[in-house]
Amino acid sequence: MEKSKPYVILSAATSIDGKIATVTGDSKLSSKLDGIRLHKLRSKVDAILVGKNTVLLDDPMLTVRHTKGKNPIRIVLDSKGSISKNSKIIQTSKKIPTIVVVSNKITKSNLERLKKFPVEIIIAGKNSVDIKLLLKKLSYKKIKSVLVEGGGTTNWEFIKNGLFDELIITLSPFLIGGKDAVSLVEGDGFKKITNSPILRLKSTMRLKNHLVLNYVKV
Ligand SMILES: NC(=O)C1=CN([C@@H]2O[C@H](COP(=O)(O)OP(=O)(O)OC[C@H]3O[C@@H](n4cnc5c(N)ncnc54)[C@H](O)[C@@H]3O)[C@@H](O)[C@H]2O)C=CC1
Ligand SMILES: Nc1nc(O)c(N)c(N[C@@H]2O[C@H](COP(=O)(O)O)[C@@H](O)[C@H]2O)n1
Repeated sequence: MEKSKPYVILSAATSIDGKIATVTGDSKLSSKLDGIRLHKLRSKVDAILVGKNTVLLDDPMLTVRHTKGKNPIRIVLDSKGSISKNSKIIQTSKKIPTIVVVSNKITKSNLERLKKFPVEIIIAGKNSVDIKLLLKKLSYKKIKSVLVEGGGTTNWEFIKNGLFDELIITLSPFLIGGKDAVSLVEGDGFKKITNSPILRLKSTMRLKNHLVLNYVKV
């Protein structure tokens, strides 16, 4: 029987004070060694998923480059379908399978614009992307594992409904501060600690001054 959702790993590099980017959007927190570890992980999953702001601010490739291995399918949450044609993801989507996930809120003109790009479009949700429904749709497509690479708003959407299985954080030796700098988890947050998912520390790995923490959801 098909599982109702793929195995979901949340992954990010944070500063010691829990930020994933500065207030100006600088997010280069990982080290070269950590990059190699991350790319090995990327090569083992079926898909990598990010939110629209991460595409806008980082213009990422989301490919496997620092090790040998296959590129996963790239998935972008983009309710209104506003991803730029000039983004690296769209520019390389002929060669690397890419899915843009929109909601029913998308305008006809934005949908028509998206259809011209070599991407698959999935519609899931009324106003913003319904993560539970999306995971179900990805399961139907035989996507068995998804690496969620942020940002903070996207992380919250997975965390608030317990829709993840594992969390891998690279604690980087920086202190960023700033109330408007992006945190690992954005959104409304939980009102009580008891509402938080409970995590078990599965392993730790020191990479010079970076510390990779691997938690599983209990
Ligand atoms: N250090 C790290 O490991 C990483 C850092 N970043 C940083 O995070 C920042 C971006 O984070 P955020 O602003 O929080 O945005 P985000 O990257 O999580 O994107 C959020 C946007 O995605 C779209 N979206 C549609 N449906 C959604 C849904 N159901 N859930 C969530 N998003 C949905 C919406 O337009 C929403 O505003 C950037 O500065 C980036 O550099 C991003 C990834 C990893
Ligand atoms: N693990 C990790 N460490 C960092 O320091 C990061 N900034 C990120 N960010 C994620 O990786 C994306 C960049 O991917 P490419 O190198 O362009 O393939 C970035 O957009 C975030 O999703 N992750």
